[in-house]
Amino acid sequence: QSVRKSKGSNGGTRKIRRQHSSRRPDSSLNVNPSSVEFKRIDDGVVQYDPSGLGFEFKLPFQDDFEAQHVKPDDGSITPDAKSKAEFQENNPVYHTSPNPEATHPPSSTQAPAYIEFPFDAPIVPAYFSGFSVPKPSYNLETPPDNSYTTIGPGKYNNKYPYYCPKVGGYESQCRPTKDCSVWYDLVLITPDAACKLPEGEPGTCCPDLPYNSYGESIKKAKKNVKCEHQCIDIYSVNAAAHAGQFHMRLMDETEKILRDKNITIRPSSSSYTHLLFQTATEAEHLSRAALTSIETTRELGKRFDLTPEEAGFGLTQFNLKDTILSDSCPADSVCDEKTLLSPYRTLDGSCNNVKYPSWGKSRTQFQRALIPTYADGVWLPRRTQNGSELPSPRLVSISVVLDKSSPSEAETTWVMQYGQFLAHDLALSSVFRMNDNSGIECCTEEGKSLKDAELLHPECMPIEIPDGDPFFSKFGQRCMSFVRTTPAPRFDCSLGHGEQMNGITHYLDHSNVYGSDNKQAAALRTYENGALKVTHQKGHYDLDLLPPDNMAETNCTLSKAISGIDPPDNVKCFKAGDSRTNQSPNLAVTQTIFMREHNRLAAELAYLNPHWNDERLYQEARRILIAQMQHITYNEWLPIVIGRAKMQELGLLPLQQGLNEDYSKNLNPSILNEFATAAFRFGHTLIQGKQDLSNRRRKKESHILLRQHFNKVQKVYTPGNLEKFLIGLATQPGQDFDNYFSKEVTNHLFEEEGKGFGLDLVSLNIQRGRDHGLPGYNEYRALCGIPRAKKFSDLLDLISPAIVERFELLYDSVDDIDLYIGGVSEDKFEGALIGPTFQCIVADQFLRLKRGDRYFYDVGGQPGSFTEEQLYEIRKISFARLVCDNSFVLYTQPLIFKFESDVNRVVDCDSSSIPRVDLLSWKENSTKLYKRSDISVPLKKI
Ligand code: HEM
Ligand SMILES: [Ca+2]
Repeated sequence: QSVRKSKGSNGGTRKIRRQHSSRRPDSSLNVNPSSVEFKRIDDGVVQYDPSGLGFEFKLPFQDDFEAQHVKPDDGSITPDAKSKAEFQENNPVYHTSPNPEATHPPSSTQAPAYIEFPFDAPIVPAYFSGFSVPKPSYNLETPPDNSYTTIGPGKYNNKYPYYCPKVGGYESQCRPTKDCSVWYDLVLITPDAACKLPEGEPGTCCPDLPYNSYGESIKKAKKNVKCEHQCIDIYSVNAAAHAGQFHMRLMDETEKILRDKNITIRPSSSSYTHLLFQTATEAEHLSRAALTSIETTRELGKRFDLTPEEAGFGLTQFNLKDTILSDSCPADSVCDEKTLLSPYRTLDGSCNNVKYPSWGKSRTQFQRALIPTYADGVWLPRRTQNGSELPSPRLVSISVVLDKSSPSEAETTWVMQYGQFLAHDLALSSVFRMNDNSGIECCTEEGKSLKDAELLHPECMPIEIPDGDPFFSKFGQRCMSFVRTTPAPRFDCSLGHGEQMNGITHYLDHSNVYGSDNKQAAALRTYENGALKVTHQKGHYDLDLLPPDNMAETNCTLSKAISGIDPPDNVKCFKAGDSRTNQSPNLAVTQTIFMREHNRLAAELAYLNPHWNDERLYQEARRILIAQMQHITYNEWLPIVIGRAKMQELGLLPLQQGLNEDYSKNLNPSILNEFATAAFRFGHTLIQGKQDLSNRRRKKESHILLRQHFNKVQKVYTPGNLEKFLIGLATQPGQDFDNYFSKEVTNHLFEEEGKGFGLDLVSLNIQRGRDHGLPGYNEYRALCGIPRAKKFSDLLDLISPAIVERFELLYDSVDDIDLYIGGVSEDKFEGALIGPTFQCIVADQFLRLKRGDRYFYDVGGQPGSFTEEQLYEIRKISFARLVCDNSFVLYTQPLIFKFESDVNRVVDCDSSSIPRVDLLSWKENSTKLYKRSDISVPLKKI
C-alpha cells in the first residue's frame, strides 16, 4: 500500500499505533495507521479532535502538500512546462492544517469565523420557517453564470485545466469531492489528488466512473416437495382450517387470562419501549389471517404425520382461496391506468410493478434468498441439526461480543446514522400484540421465566439469560422478553410455512418521511403549498422541527434527574413517516433534515411554478427528495459499505450521465428476510454509545449516553443542539465493523431509568433470526460462493481463531451457527466495510432495490423518469448539501461520511465544492438551459 509517510515532525508529536485485533489486516484500511500522527491536545488550546480521544488527528502527507504539488512524484505523467507553470500560478497552496480555523481565516484579531448560538449574523437559508416563499435563488431571466452548472458532466476541467495525477492508474479530473466518493480510498493515497475547481474552491482529482457490469441477482432457492398423501383433499384442509380458527380463539382466551393475571408489559419498561417502535394495528387482521393459515398448515402436518418439508413446502399446493379461509386472502392491488401512468409512486408501494402490483407494497411478506428452516417446517423456531435446542442467544452474545471501542479509521458516525435511517425506509418487522393492542410480556416481573406454561403467550420466545451472566446476574435477571414477529399472508395465499410481514414499503422511497399508506401520508401533510407539517419554533431563529405526535403512547421528555430541569411542556415525541423516528436524538435529527428538505423543495418549486397546486408541489417535491436520497445512497453511502468492486460487478454504480435502462420487471424488489433480520443489522456494530454534540469549531462540547436517550428527543428541542448533533455526526469517528458492540445496546438497550439494565440487541438479532426461520450461517456462505465449512477450522478463512474457538464451544455443529453472529464475526471484505457474506446479501438487496424499482431515479422511458437535464441536476446532490441547506451548519467536509482530509477539506456551505441542485429545469415552459450535446459526452471505457 503506497501511503506516504508524513515528513513533518513537530515537537510534541508522537506516533501512536492504534490497537488492532490481529485478524484485521492493515491492508484493508484506507490509511495506514502507522503513518497517521496524533498529537495530544493541551488543555485550554482549541484543537481539532475528530477522534474524540483527545488527540489531534493528522492524515499522512498533509504536511508536504506543497511539495507534492510542485513536484509530482508520479513519473508517468509529466505536465508540460507551460501548463505546469500555469498550474502553479493558479494554484495557491492551501494551508492544510486540520484545524478548520486555519482554513477559514481564524485569528484573535479578526472576527471569529464561527458564530456561536445565539448568533446575530443574518444567516438565512433559502428555506426559512413556515411556508413563506423563499428568497429567490434564481435569476429567471438569464441562465445562472455557473460553469459547473452549465458545462455538463465529463467537462469539469474545460474552463480550468488543472493538473491531476493518475488515480489508481487511471487518468483523473478535478471535480467536486462528492463525485469522487466511489474512488475515495484511492484518492486518499494518491499524492496531489487535492485540486481546485473552476471557481477556485477545493475539489478532488479522480477518474470517471467505470462502466457498470451487469451482475445477476442471487438465484433464490426453491423447494418443490410433493405431498405424497393423496388422502389430503379439500375437505381435510377445511377441517384443519376449523382447527386453525380454534387456535386463534384459544389464543384470545389465553390473552384474557394473562390480562386478568396482570401479565402485560409495564409502561416505560424496556419491552414497552421496544414495542413502541412497532405499532401494527393496521396490519392486525392480515397477520391474524396469516397465523390462521399457519396453524391450519401445522394441524394438517400433525393429522397426516407429514415431515417438516412436506408440511412447510408440500402443502403450498393448497390455496386458501379454495377453503373456508378464503376471506383471509388480501385483495390484490388494483391499479387503474392513471396510477400506472402516474409519474409519482403510490404511497403504499403498490402498482410499481405492473404485472405483480403487490410487490414491494407495505404489509406484505419479506421474500427469502434461502428457504426457511423452521423446526416443524412451518413456524417453530430453528433447532440444531440433530433436533436439540440451540444455545441461548445471550450466551452467544456474551461469548462472542466484546464491549470495546474500535473507532473507524476513515468514516464518521454519519455512516451508521444514515444506515439506520435507510433501514427504517426498508424494513419493519412488527411483533405480536394482544387483541386489545397491549404488549405481550414473556417473563415475570422479576426477570424469571414464566414457569406456568399456560401463562406463556404462544407467540413468546423468551431469551434465557445464563446463570452467571457477567452483567444481568447482578440484577438477578434470567429471562429477556422476546415476542415473535407477525406473519403476512403468503404472496400466492397458499398454505405452507410462515412468512414475516414487512410493515412498511419495501422500496427505497422515503416511506420513513411520508408514511407507508395514504392514511399515514395524509396525517403528515398540511395540504398547503405541498408542505409537510412541522413544529414551528416560536421565538427562536431556528428552523422548523418535526411535528408533534399527539397520539404517542409515551412521552419523549427527559427526567429532571438527567436533564436538570422539569420536563418542558412543549417537548413532544416527533411524528414522521416511520414509527421509530424518536428512537434516538440523532435519528430524529436525520428525519428532520429530510422533512425540511421536502419543504424547502416544495417552496422553491412553488416559487418557480406559482400555478402548481398543493398536490402537484407535494408530489414533485417528494419525487425529487426520493431521487436525491437514492443518489446519495448509491453514490456516497453504498460504495463505503459494499465497496467499489462489488458495486461495479453488480451494476450498482451510479451513472455519470444519461439514463439507466436496467429496469427489470421480473425482479422482485421486496426486502429479503435475511437482509432485514441479519445482514443489514450490521449497522449495530457501528453504533457509538456516546454520541457527540460539537460546536461550530467542530470541537466536541458534550456527549449523550445512548441509554438515557432512547425514545427521548428533548435535546433536539434546545436551540442550537440540532446543529451540534449534526456536527458531532460529521466529526466523531464511527465504530468499526467487528464483533465489538457498545454496551449501550448490549446491556442497556431501551433501559428504564433507574433499573440499571435494559435489553441486549445482539441477543434480539440472533433470536429474531431463529424466529424468522433463517437457516444457519454456513448455508449463506454456500449461497454466496464461499466454501461451505465442513468443520469449525474451515471458518478460519474469514473468522479469527478466537471467535472460531468460541463457536466450537457454543455450537454442536458448524451448521448450527446463527447467520447474524457468523456475519458480524467475519473479517471485512477488501475495500468494503462489512464481511463477504453480509456484503453478498446487502449487495443483492440493493440490486433489487435499483433494478426492480420502476421509479428508480435514473431509470429512463418510464412515466416517473426525469428529463436528462433534471437528472443532471439531481446528480449534484450530496448528503453534505442536504445538511448545509437544512440547518445552520455553516462549514462541513463535502464527503460527510468520511473524515475531513486533504482531499475532503472543510469548506463553507456556500462553496461550490458542495454543488447545489438547481431546480430551474423543473420550471414549466422554461427556456432550455442545456443543449443536448452538452450532456451526452461519451464515456471513456476503463
Ligand atoms: C442507535 C442505533 C440503533 C439502535 C438503538 C437500533 C435498535 C434496533 C432494534 C431494537 C431493532 C429491533 C430488534 C428486534 O427486536 O429484532 C432493530 C432492528 C433493525 N436495525 Fe437497528 N438500531 C440502530 C441502528 C441501526 C443501524 C445503523 C442499522 C443499519 C445500518 C440498523 C438496521 C436495523 C435493521 C435492518 C433492523 C430490522 C428492521 C426490522 O425488520 O424491523 N439499525 N434495531
Ligand atoms: Ca420504503
